[in-house]
Amino acid sequence: MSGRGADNTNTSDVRSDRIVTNSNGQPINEPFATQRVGQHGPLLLQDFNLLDSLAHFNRERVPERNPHAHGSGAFGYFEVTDDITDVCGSAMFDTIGKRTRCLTRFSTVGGEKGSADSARDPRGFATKFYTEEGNLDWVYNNTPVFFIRDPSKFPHFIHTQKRNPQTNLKDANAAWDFWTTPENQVAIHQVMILFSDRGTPATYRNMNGYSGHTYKWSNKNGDWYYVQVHLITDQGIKNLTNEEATKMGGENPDHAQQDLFENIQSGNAPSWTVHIQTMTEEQAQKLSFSVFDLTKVWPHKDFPLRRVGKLVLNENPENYFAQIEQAAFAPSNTVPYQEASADPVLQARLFSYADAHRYRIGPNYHQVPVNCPYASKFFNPAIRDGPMTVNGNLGSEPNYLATSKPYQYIQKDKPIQQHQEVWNGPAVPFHWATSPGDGDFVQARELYKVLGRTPGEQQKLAHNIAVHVCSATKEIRERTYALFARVDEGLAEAIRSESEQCANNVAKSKF
Ligand code: HEM
Repeated sequence: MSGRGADNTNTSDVRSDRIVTNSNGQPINEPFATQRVGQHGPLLLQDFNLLDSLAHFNRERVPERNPHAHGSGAFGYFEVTDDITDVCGSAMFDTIGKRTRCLTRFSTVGGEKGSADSARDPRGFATKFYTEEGNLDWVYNNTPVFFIRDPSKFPHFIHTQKRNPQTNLKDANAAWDFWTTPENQVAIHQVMILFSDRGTPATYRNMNGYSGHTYKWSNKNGDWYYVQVHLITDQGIKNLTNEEATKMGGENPDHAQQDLFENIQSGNAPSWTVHIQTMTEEQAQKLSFSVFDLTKVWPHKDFPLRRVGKLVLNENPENYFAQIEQAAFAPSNTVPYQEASADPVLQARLFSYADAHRYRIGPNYHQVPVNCPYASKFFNPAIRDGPMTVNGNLGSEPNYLATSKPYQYIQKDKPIQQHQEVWNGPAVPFHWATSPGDGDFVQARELYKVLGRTPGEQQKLAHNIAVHVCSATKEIRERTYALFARVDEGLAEAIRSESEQCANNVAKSKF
């Protein structure tokens, strides 16, 4: 087999006779013999096979992702179960029963590549669809909201989840200093989810995926809708308690990788039922919050879930590095009839990911087989050259578009939507801080009530926060109790009582 295809490999230069060669294709007679002066003398610089092996070893790693460094992935398919062509004209939805090949990578956010699967963290849920209209990436999380709604906060926030620049330790002060700073309290809804047991999912199979952002989808008549996507696990939600997660992190830090791989290997393919919520422009204008506010969910009673299809992961990667580490997901990878909304965090992400890939993998990252749009193919004579060009570089094709050669532009035959959002206003610096009043706490309070429907969940939330914040300073602990008092006084008291006791124990154990 050679070339690129649905198996996401490129094996065109691999020998099938298994004769071992150096990187240059020259057969190696004795791989463990080194050229040296006499049997025990110094090595010779002319020993290319040794240098080849050592030098390549030094270059085996690509930089890990910052963030979402640690992850697991698998291939599968998306199958349409319900007709949504009134909402979205993308080819992947055009026929009931149609299947599109996919790759999903699950991840944690703050930890390094070798960190534990059981960390308290949101989980990434990124899916690449190899569609006939180009590759589409849904780069989602397992939570329906996020910590920020202003993208300029992102590097600051992620730094608080990573290591202290001096101690090189994870830093509860940084995390809670950030979240309790008044203008960052927009994070409260996501912080509540993170510190409930949903912050430690039992496995990747036992959690949902959410677009979080509002997207804009349109049908072939040119009508468009705001859309949120939900991937609901068919395995049921299952979480670990704080203590179970801590124990798992010590005993089997790779438990979620193992669970995913072994279930797929034994034929127990996990699946998710994909739903959408839709909203019209008129409905959005009547919302009590901005439709572009990533810290808010759309109430299901007003915007019910509508089933679309199923995502099934039934095929393990053949090679982790080639197919998962080199996988490059980007919200900017989209297809006709699915576009980004004006959500500023999403807009920033449209830049950020492809830029990260150019750094992490190289400017021709889209030529790496797992990232190739093999189902639609690529043709753009002006996107040429650059490091590691391996796709033939379009041969003698002129490297500009002009009139002497015929080109096809199929997009021009599709109707351009006439009805669009209209934006106008002066170019002004706008800092989208906490809403005046209490708007950012409404959904957090509702979530607290929802937790109350299951015995023990509110207590576990208080406990999970207390054992985390108790290693912060007294001043930051007080700020944290005040933050949660805005959600519920009883919650704040429960956190205070356990956290102060824990802080005393920590202080005593130091002497
Ligand atoms: C301004 C906000 C954000 C910025 C600048 C940002 C940036 C990044 C960057 C640079 C990466 C690493 C990409 C790579 O090296 O391959 C990444 C990974 C990721 N991000 Fe974001 N991110 C933001 C918000 C979000 C949000 C809101 C979500 C979910 C709704 C999200 C989901 C993910 C996922 C799932 C990955 C891992 C993708 C993979 O598996 O390769 N991010 N992000």
